[in-house]
Amino acid sequence: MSKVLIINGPNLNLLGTREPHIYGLTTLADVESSLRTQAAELGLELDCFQSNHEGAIVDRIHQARLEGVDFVIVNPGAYTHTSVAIRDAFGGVAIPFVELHVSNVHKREAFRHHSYLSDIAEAVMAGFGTLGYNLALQFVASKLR
Ligand SMILES: O=C1C[C@@](O)(C(=O)O)C[C@@H](O)[C@@H]1O
Repeated sequence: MSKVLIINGPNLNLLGTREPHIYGLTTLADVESSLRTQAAELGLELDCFQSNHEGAIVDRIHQARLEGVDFVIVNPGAYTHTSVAIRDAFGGVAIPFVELHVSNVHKREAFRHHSYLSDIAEAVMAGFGTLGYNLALQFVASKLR
């Protein structure tokens, strides 16, 4: 069974209450529960991880290689725009990943337009709301088939 890991970075634990006009009303627990149901239907093993700490995210990416994770879907939050360490972690483990943003970062502030991950990601999603997680999992399933 193929293994998929969902990683959510800083402040994504606040989904549902955080700036709902930008991020919507769906909580992270709702997102993860819907992804678990979808993964079961797709025959995928799924693990979900959230952290507000850059080093913890780097450690989780390293652990993913030891676990034989086949694909990662990552919303790095603000670390998207700052973290060479998370970029290097993905380069180091060579696990393919989708970069995902709930909001359309390209129609927001200029500092959100640059990503340290996009040029090494398999795919990038932005602006699909929390539905993006389900669309990304569908994409990953098609890649792993
Ligand atoms: O925390 C986040 C969330 C985000 O990654 C998104 O999901 O739209 C966009 C980032 O710019 C922001 O810092």
